[in-house]
Amino acid sequence: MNILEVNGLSKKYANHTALNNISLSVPKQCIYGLLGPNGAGKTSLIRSITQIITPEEGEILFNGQALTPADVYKMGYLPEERGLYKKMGVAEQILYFAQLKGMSSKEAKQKTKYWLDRLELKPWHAHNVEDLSKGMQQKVQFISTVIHEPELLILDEPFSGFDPVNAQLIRDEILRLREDGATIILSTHRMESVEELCDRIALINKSEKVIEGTQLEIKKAYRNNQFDLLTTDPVEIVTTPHELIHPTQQELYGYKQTIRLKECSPNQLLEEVIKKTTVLGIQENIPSMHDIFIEAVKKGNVKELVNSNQDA
Ligand SMILES: Nc1ncnc2c1ncn2[C@@H]1O[C@H](COP(=O)(O)OP(=O)(O)OP(=O)(O)O)[C@@H](O)[C@H]1O
Repeated sequence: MNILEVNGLSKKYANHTALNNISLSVPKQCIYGLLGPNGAGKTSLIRSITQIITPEEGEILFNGQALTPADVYKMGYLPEERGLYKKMGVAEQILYFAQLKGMSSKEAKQKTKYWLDRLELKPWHAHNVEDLSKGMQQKVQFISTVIHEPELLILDEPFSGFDPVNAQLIRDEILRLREDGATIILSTHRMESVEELCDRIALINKSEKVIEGTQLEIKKAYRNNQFDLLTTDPVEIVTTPHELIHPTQQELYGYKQTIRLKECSPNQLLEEVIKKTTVLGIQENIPSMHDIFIEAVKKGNVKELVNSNQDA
């Protein structure tokens, strides 16, 4: 079941097309990575989903029904440009946002207490937001986004401003929120977070969706037959058709070279190499999401994905 379906969405600002016929489906309880270079249209898409802007064309379905204003209460949006009232107290501010999202005063107070404790902000509850460090302010904003237990969370660069320890804390909270049933749309330029967290990914480039799939589907499509070969002695590959990507380098335990095999299997490579030396290891170099992003966006190399259910 998809919590969100976007069909043929288009949005223009004056003469600029920010979204061009975008369609995507976000399954319930997944972490869905929304990626794209600056200016690709991600924020415009998020603002359409959260009904801040109205697209000219297309439809958005939430839990299978056309989006209504009331659905905003079931969403939590952490915008990239944070918006806290600096002169307001920490707890007071969280309570305010919670009640704005429809929580009763009693429930909002309980949850505020719970979250302040959970994110180690309890000693700061009576302080004004302006007294807090940037990271602590980010935590307040995060709590304000999740306090009403939204079905759909949209987090734009949720790790920005956090030190590694607090980034880990937020990462764990995101995973826990998914465990508890929430669906998360995560927009970030941090590819390591994408690799670590996202079940599905959509890549938007120049206002269009260019790739959508699971990490496995995307990585399978971008596999390029590259292997690291580790041997006890330097070895020149002669008969196996290949391209040398990184020439032989001495490593701690042997000699490593990176090659791309041309229309042959690693077995063929091994047959040649074991006649010459001892193989210590061979490992496929699966492209990282960072590499795939660069390949698709900079080089325009967009590959057809194969659904992993059909090709396990
Ligand atoms: N209110 C607006 N008026 C005019 N143009 C706009 C407006 N909002 C966005 N745009 C333009 O639409 C395009 C898409 O912008 P958008 O903010 O959706 O991109 P983005 O993918 O979120 O980028 P970033 O990663 O930099 O946040 C950009 O070229 C931007 O300049």
